Amino acid sequence: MFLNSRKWDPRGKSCYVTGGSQGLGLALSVLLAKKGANVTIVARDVKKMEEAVKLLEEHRQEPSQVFRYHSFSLNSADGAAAAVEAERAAAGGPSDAYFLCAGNSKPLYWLENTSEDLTAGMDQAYWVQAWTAHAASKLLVREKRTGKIVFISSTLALMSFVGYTSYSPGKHALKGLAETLRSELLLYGIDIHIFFAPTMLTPGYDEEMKTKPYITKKIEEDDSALTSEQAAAILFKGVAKGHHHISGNFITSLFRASSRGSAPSPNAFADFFLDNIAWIAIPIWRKLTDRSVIAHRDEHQKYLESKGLLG
Ligand SMILES: NC(=O)C1=CN([C@@H]2O[C@H](COP(=O)(O)OP(=O)(O)OC[C@H]3O[C@@H](n4cnc5c(N)ncnc54)[C@H](OP(=O)(O)O)[C@@H]3O)[C@@H](O)[C@H]2O)C=CC1
Ligand SMILES: CCCCCCCCCCCCCCCC(=O)[C@@H](N)CO
Repeated sequence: MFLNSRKWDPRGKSCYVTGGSQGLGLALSVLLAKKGANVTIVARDVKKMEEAVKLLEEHRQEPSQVFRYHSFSLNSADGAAAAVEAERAAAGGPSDAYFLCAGNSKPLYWLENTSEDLTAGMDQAYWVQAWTAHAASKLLVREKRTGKIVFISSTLALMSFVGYTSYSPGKHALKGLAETLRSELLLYGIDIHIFFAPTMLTPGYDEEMKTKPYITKKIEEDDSALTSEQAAAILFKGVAKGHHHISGNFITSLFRASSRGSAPSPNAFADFFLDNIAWIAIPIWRKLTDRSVIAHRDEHQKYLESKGLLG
């Protein structure tokens, strides 16, 4: 609270945005460009990044701003380190802020997941961000620079329900990593933020809807979805204010306020009230949700049969 009394301004700063070619990462890149930052996008598909950089050009504020991209697969230690190094070489030093938006999810029933689905789930929820955080921290410390690392987690790091076995554990793990790093990287003056995103209407969301179990879709109907632009604005505001935990909507704030662990609160007074509301509302929600899951048993049994999962 006292360490961050001044707002962070990205003007003239270098921002590294993983997953910046679409969805939340692209909306955030545009927002940073509009605020006068240099923006580097990192993802795999070059075509999408070329389009993204063209879009950033449309929002250029200063002739000196630099927009570029690097194509790397970030879910391995080597890929993430090579990407951070490619940007260091291009910029002549580390970035000022690393926004880790890359990731996706493939919701399925627990029994439907192959072992590959489950390991890919951890790679695409956790490692795809953790490896960049590791490489970026090492670079910042080596170059004696301070900076920011911003993780993109999910409401599903604070609660979970049927369908998210391959994804929710990795997003929970990011919360643990962020909380540990918030403490440890005080040693180097590196700030850590984590955004708990609610449902966001993005290309990734359209993709996950293809495998999402019916009951999971039903439960999620109560969430208030954000556009990528709305989510990027909320994320940016939280980072600018120096908040460690940033929640995307009211529902997420209820779960955040009631499970904050040793993390600093963005607003301790508001959290007192949110925690009280959560104490009453969450058990009611859970009872109703458990009831719909149980009511879905017969239909689910037929689904398992149709998939040949009953032998
Ligand atoms: N949409 C939602 O409802 C929610 C999303 N989230 C999280 O928010 C973040 C952004 O989500 P969203 O905008 O929907 O995602 P999208 O799927 O729309 O975009 C994902 C971006 O990440 C890149 N990416 C994915 N995997 C890798 C990889 N292994 N290496 C390099 N780049 C990769 C993609 O590009 P390319 O494929 O070309 O590499 C793309 O730029 C994700 O971490 C997601 O888990 C959290 C809560 C809700
Ligand atoms: C009082 C309590 C009321 C609670 C109502 C809860 C309603 C459900 C919340 C669903 C949240 C899921 C958001 C994240 C989705 C996500 O991360 C995926 N789309 C993966 O990309």
